[in-house]
Amino acid sequence: MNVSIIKIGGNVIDFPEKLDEFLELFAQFPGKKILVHGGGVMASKFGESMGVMPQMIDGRRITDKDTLEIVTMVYAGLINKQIVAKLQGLDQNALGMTGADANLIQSRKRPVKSIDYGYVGDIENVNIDFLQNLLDEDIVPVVCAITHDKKGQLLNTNADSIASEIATSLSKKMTVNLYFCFNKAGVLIDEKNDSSIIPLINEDIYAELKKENVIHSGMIPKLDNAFAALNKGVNHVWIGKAENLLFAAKGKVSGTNIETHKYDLY
Ligand SMILES: Nc1ncnc2c1ncn2[C@@H]1O[C@H](COP(=O)(O)OP(=O)(O)O)[C@@H](O)[C@H]1O
Ligand SMILES: CC(=O)N[C@@H](CCC(=O)OP(=O)(O)O)C(=O)O
Repeated sequence: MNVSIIKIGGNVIDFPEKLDEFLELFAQFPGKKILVHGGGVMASKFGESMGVMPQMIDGRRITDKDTLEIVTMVYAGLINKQIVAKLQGLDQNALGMTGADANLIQSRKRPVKSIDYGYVGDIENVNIDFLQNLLDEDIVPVVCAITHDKKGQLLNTNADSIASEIATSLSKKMTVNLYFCFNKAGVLIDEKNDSSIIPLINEDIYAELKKENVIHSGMIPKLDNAFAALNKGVNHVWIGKAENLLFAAKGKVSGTNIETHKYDLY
């Protein structure tokens, strides 16, 4: 079996027209598929409106008790259910879930080292049998960025990590392609210039560009997760603009392809 894991980020979700356009492309995407969504932008806005200021370190949110309540309401509630309803409107039999539902994603509260991330979960297990059953039934799983520790505690987990761990876990049983869709054309040399795409990136180039601060903030978890997935058996990983998703599916040049072998950038 082949399956595509498609992740959509908060900068697209936050614009209703862009989200609708993306969901139409997602609906046309061929084959078995799973949608993983973030929603960080909306969570930050909701938090701010309630006097809870967002705090991010390297693209990951410090999650205190109040923040956990906000992200749960925003990711598992509003965004997840809106996406499911829209997909149902596009004849996709979508089923929205957190990691707690059907014990889909079990995680462990991140241990405190130099930084205390609070209620942030690092993924320990994905219920791939359940996902496979859903895929067999032609259901389209829609997974948000909330996981649980199987002791009654919800945890906030970066959506890029969720997509990568689902992809990695399923790759033990099937061929998996992973697509990170966001609001820019790919990994860029100049973040403000969509035509400065790096078409191929490996870990050496990533390390160099991170050191030079060309790659920073939310692109760090995306690339960490992209390399982790490839190194653990995922067939192909792509990062690019949401509107280019179908080009990527057809193998046409667009966005950034992730690879593990070495080559020179210059
Ligand atoms: N080299 C880079 N190329 C593209 N984006 C970058 C780069 N370095 C940092 N970024 C930032 O990373 C962001 C993507 O991360 P994030 O906001 O977490 O994505 P998502 O929309 O998927 O949630 C971009 O919007 C951009 O601001
Ligand atoms: C721990 C952590 O950072 N969780 C993320 C989960 C949402 C997310 O990843 O959203 P985007 O894909 O829109 O960035 C957060 O709360 O921002």
